[in-house]
Amino acid sequence: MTDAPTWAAPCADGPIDARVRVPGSKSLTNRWLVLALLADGPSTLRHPLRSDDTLRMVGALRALGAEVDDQDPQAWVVRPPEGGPRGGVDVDCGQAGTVMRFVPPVAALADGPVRFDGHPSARARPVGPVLRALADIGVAVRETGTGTLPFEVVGPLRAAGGRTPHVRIDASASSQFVSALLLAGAAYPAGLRLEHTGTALPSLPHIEMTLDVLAEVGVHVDRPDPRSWLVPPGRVRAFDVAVEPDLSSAAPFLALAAATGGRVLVPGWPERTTQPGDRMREVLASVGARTEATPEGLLATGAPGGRLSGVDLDLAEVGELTPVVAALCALADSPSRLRGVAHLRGHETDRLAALAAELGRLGARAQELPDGLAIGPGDLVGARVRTYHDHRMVMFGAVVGAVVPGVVLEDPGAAGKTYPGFDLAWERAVGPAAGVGAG
Ligand SMILES: O=C(O)C1=C[C@@H](OP(=O)(O)O)[C@@H](O)[C@H](O)C1
Ligand SMILES: C=C(OP(=O)(O)O)C(=O)O
Repeated sequence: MTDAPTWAAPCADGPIDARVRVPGSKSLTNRWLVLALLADGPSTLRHPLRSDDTLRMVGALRALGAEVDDQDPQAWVVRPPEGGPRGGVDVDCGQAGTVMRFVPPVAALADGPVRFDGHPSARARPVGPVLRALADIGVAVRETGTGTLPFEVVGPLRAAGGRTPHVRIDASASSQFVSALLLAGAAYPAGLRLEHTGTALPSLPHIEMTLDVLAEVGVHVDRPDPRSWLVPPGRVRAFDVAVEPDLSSAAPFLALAAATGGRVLVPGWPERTTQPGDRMREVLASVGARTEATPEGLLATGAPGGRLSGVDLDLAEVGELTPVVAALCALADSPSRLRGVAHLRGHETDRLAALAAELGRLGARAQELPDGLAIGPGDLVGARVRTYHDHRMVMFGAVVGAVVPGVVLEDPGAAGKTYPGFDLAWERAVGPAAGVGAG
């Protein structure tokens, strides 16, 4: 138990009928910010996400010498540093995987050392393959831990006789290792060839997202073979883009429709997207709910009475949806198995252990598997749920609490990593809670 504030998650007294506009995508906002730092002129991000993760990225850009004007919440303007990124600075990654992985390859271009650290929980998250890749191309890396924060990247990277460096990494622990090196590759003197040598590569849509945003700024990545990417050296074009809503932040609201047999409309759902949250449409179909793309947005409709069936799903491509999907599994009337997500042990917390523990506390039958979770129906009871400083554990607890009376979440503010004010948005959708209190 902690003495952090708690939140009594509101319980729905019938089918929900809500319209919920969610904030911008974390993954897109932070990719665009990195590219804005490397771009050949000022860039504009419209409807960016303002959250802990994106403000950490803004902090990193400023430390490296960029000007970021974030006064207008609808349009941030980034002016890249003249003469390239600046060294001799510190970057606080907070808990953001995208900052601790995406910024070091950019820091390799700085004219001096860049020191990285972050939230104590972030010190357990793997970054080693990115650091070793930088070392392989001649950038000095000073590590205190073993492939984890804190560490120091000492640029600048020098051209190695015009040859394109070929780096081999095992990205089975995080797709972000690949995205990180691809995002910076075009700014390297001879580009970069990257090869994934490990077994499974998780979160493939997030790598597609990286290739997509790179193409939009004029960087076209080749695929010499299915395990490799070749980034040609070249300029990163300045841009003016609109950031899509965060579909993984929409996931708990869609789940709310399914769990209460109600309807939730999420406006602004993109027609085409690389965000893994779009796969919630398939997840909802598999538990017995429906979604429909309407001119106004995506409409999710639950089965009568909020009836949910158990599922057997491989979530390797959409790992960040696991906590919300696990909540639906706990509410289902038959057993479920979630597979392909061993790498969640290196997320904001060990999410498999956290979910198994909290599902158990709520009365579900939950068992941690080597690569996922087995979740069986149980007599669910209200309980005080720990959230482990993990935004998606708050979303998990909120979904269960919408159906099971008496769920109280520790530290609802943890949602601010990607969704500041999540608890208030949830209360508006579900109904008033008993309030946020202490203890
Ligand atoms: O590139 C990105 O923006 C992300 C990639 C994924 O990371 P992993 O591949 O480490 O799961 C995802 O889970 C994370 O929330 C965001
Ligand atoms: C794993 C996540 O975040 P990060 O970008 O910090 O890896 C997540 O948002 O679920």
